[in-house]
Amino acid sequence: MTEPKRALITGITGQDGSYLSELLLQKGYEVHGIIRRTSTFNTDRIDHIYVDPHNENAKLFLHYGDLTDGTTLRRILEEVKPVEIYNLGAQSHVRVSFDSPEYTVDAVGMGTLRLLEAIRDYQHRTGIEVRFYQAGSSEMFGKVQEIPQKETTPFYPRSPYACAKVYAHWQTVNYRESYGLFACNGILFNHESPRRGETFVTRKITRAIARILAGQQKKLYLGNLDSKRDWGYAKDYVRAMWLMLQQDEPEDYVIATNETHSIRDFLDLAFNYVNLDWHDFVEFDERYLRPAEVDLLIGDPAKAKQKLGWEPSVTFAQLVGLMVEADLQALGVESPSDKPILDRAFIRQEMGSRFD
Ligand SMILES: C[C@H]1O[C@H](OP(=O)(O)OP(=O)(O)OC[C@H]2O[C@@H](n3cnc4c(=O)[nH]c(N)nc43)[C@H](O)[C@@H]2O)[C@@H](O)[C@@H](O)C1=O
Repeated sequence: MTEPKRALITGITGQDGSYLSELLLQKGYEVHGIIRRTSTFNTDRIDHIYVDPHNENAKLFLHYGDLTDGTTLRRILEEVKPVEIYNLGAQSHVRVSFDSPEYTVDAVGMGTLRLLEAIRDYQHRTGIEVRFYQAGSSEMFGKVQEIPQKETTPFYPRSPYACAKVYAHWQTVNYRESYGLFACNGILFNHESPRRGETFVTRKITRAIARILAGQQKKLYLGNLDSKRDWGYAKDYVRAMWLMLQQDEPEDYVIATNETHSIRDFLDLAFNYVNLDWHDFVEFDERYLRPAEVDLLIGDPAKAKQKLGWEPSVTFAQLVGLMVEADLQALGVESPSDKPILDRAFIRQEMGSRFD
């Protein structure tokens, strides 16, 4: 029997890490993830796929480490001997990056460099070819230079997070060009799901709707409602990450839906889905404003479509419906929705995977 391929994921406990782990396990990989030690459990997104490592069927293994700790990264590489590495770990909240810029840049920018350096030495010493995926972000485009944004659009980052992602992007390109590393940058536009962190705007809205209907919340405080984002479904996006590492040549790709919507559009659709009017609940709070905003993001995924055969499978309306339904179900609230616009069969199918 041939050995399974081994993949290593930083950020495995996050939204994307959990979906990517599921995908790789389905494909027969042995999956290793780096987790940070915290005082409370932080593995709820992967608990359903975790099997005790003493069990001979275990295929998912977790290792304590941190992108700010280069020694441990090296040690984990030696131990795991992965052939694919997905760097998804980050302090990924843009607003928070203004409050904690040094930490954000250390984890996102220097963290990527530490990992690349560890890979370079590991590959040189062992002769094992490693394929590296770097989680780039549409935030790197920042202030609008071109619409829609594509691989060749110049970056104009507008936050400490985005500056660090630009640094990590170019380091990844440099390791590809300097050392021949098989390294790809995925420039992913916003991607959401029921597993999205509760403080990102989409999940904040859908969670608030469920709490309002459950009688646990009266108001929803938000910042700028005018910015526009190209929102896709996270499960589609992790498929693109994997595809990038299966190509003959390492390249960079924009992953997006090529549709953009404002926060107001999201509010309209989400509240309307449960027959509520968001104007009755939403209040402004300046604490959610950013010192510099990214006004408009819309990505052109033509290259990914052509070279990877990748396309998004989920519409904006389906995504909103799925997220509202999942939050309602988490609180045990019966869905009041009667909206034919949303594909109920799709929602049922997706909720079965984790939200049964
Ligand atoms: C691709 C990219 O995607 C994400 O970054 P983001 O676009 O900043 O995501 P978000 O959901 O925090 O904000 C979206 C928009 O919504 C506005 N907004 C209004 N009111 C609130 C509010 O109350 N909270 C939040 N969070 N945003 C608000 C906010 O000002 C912004 O214009 C991360 O995954 C990042 O890691 C990443 O790489």
